Amino acid sequence: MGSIVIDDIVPTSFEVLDDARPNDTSLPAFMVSKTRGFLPRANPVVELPEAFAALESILTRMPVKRLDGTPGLLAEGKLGDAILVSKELPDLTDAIDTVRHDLPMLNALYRDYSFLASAFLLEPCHMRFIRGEEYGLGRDVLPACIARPIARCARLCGFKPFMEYAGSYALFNYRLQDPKAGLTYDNLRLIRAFEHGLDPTSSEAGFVLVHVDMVRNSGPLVAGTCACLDTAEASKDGGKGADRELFNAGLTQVLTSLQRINAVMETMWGKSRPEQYTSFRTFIFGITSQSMFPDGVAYEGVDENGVELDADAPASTTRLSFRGESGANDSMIPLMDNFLEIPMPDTPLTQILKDFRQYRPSNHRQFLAYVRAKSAALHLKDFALQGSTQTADATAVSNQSIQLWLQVLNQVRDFRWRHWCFGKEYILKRTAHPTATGGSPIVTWLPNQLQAVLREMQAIYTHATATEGRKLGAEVDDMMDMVVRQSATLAKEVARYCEERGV
Ligand code: HEM
Repeated sequence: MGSIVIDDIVPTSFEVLDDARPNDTSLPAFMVSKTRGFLPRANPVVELPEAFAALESILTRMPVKRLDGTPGLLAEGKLGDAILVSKELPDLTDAIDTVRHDLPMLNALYRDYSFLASAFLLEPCHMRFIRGEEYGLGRDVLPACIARPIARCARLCGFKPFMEYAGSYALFNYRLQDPKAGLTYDNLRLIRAFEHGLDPTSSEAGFVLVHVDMVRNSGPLVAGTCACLDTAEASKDGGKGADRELFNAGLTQVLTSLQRINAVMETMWGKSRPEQYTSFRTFIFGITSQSMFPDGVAYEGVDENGVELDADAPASTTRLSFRGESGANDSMIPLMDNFLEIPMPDTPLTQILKDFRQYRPSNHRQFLAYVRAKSAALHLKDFALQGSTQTADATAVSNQSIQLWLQVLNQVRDFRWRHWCFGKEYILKRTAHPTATGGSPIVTWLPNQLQAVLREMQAIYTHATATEGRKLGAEVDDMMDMVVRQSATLAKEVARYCEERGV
C-alpha cells in the first residue's frame, strides 16, 4: 500500500520571512515568518472560483448542522448518495489549471477537497457512532471526482492527498468575522466544519480555533529561535558576536512566547467540551493504522505516486494510506525539540514522531530540518550549558543561560503534560478505540515524548548542579521537584492504562 514518501534534502540555509508578503499569490500559502510564525502568510482564502460552484454547494450543505442551523447531509448519512447516486459533483480536475499560479487559492481547493474526502470516507463510521455502535469500516474507494482533484491540488501545493492539520483542517480553516477587528479569538470563525463547527460556540469550533489562537503567537517563537542560532553562529569563531547576553535575550523571547502559547492552550477546557470531542473527531481519523481502513483506500484515477491518471485511463486500483490530521503535525513543539536537541528514545514510538514530519507544509518541513541540523552543527546545547567560573559576571550570565534553557524545556514539558491531560479527559475516558487520529497508539505515544523531556530536564539539572557547587536558584529547584514527582505519576498512570486496556 502506498503512502507517497517525501524525501526532503536538509537545507544549509533558510530564509525566514521578516514580512509575510500577504498579497503575493505566487508564493506558497505557508512560509515561516517572524511576524506570523507558522500561520499562513495571509488569512486563508474563503471563496472558491465560480468553476467550483458544485464543490461549494456540497460543502455548504454537508455539516451535521449547517450555518443556518438546519440539518445537513451528514446529519442523515446522505453525503454518499449525493456523490455516488445523484452524481452531484463533476470531476473538476482540469478547472484547477485555471488557478495554478495562485498558490493560496490552490491551497483553499486542497482544503475543501480534503474535507469532502474525509467526510465521504468516514460517513458510515459516523452514522454507526451516533447509533452507539463501533466505527466498523469506512468507505474504501474514493471516487475519481474527489480523488483526482485532491491529488492534483495536493501535488501542486506540496501536501499529501488527504486532510492535514496545517494545510486544511486547522491553520487554513479560519476566517475573520469582522476583517477590521483582526486576529482575535472572538473574531475567528471556521470556514469548513463536519459537525456543529460553523457555530462559533460549538466544541468543534473551539477545538480548531484554540489551535489557531496558539499558533497566532508563534512569530516571536520563531524570531527568538533565530536570534539564538544567529548569536551562537557568530560566536563560533570567537568573534565579537560571542555575546551571551544576546543569546539569553533570544532564549527569553522563546520562553515568553511559549508561556503565552501555553496560556492559550489552557483555554481549550472552556472552549471545547471534553464530552463532545469524540463525535466530531470521527471525521478526522486517517487511514494508516486505523481499523476502519484495513486495506487502505483505493484512489480512483490516481497512480501509486499520487499523480492523477488521464480521465479516460482504465480504472486504477491503487490503494493508498495516509496518517490522519493531528496537532502532532503542528510545528511549534517540533521546533523546540529540534532547537533544544531533546534526545528521543530509539523506539517504534519515536519512529511515528518522525513519520509525522511528512505531514507538514513543505516550507515548515524545511525550516524544522534546518533548525535540527543547525543546532546540532553549532552544538547549541553545549553552548547554552557550558557555564563559566572565570569572573563573577561571566558566572552569572552563563548560569542564566542554564536557567533559561531549563525554563524553556519546562514550557515544552508543560505543553506535553497538559496535552497528556487532554488525552486522558477527551479520549481515554470516553472511548476504547486504541489509536489516535494520526494513527499513534493512544496510551503510550504521548508519554513517550513527555518522559523524554522529563528525563532531559533531570539530566541537565543533575549535571549543572554537580559542577562546582553551581546554584540555579529556588525557582529552578522547585520546578525540578515537580519534574521528579510528575515523572513518577506519569509512569504509574501509563502502567495502569496499559493494564486496563491490555496494551
Ligand atoms: C482537546 C485537545 C486535544 C486533544 C484531545 C489532542 C489529542 C492528541 C493526540 C491523541 C495526539 C497523538 C498523535 C496522534 O494524533 O496520533 C496529539 C498529538 C499532538 N498534539 Fe494534540 N490534542 C489536543 C490539542 C492540541 C493542541 C491545542 C495543540 C496545539 C498545537 C496540539 C498539538 C499536538 C502536538 C504538538 C502533538 C505531538 C505531541 C508530542 O510530540 O509529544 N494538540 N494530540
